[in-house]
Amino acid sequence: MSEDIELFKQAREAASVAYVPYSHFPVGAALIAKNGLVFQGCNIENASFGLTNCAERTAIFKAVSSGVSEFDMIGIYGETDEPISPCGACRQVLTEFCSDDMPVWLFSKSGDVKKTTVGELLPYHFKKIT
Ligand SMILES: O=c1ccn([C@H]2C[C@H](O)[C@@H](CO)O2)c(=O)[nH]1
Ligand SMILES: [Zn+2]
Repeated sequence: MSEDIELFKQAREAASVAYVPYSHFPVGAALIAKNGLVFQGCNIENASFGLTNCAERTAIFKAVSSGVSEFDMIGIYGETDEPISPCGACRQVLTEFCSDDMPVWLFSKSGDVKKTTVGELLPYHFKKIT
């Protein structure tokens, strides 16, 4: 099976446990670590809407809090007609842990694919102060 089909399935599976009583818009992310582990994330909403955590950040935070912070790629699935596109907050969080050339695969519900990179999604981004 090609890598993007496997990634699509893992991201779609992640969306199946999304907690979305307010938007009814499930999103899933599958983050592939350099060590081969897969971290799946879903969006988790809250009655106080601004506290919602997107699928992408859930996946990253699961990985980092498991001691894994080096990644090869991420796939993001949304129940959309066009491939989903991550929000600004998630783009900034991705730049913290992923190289600018890391592939980001965006999937629609029918499996349409767009392949981009972390750097393309957020050019000239804020970097850690050194
Ligand atoms: O890339 C995205 C875009 C949106 N959402 C979530 C946030 C909220 O729960 C719902 C509607 O915005 O989708 C994500 O998880 N990832
Ligand atoms: Zn987001």
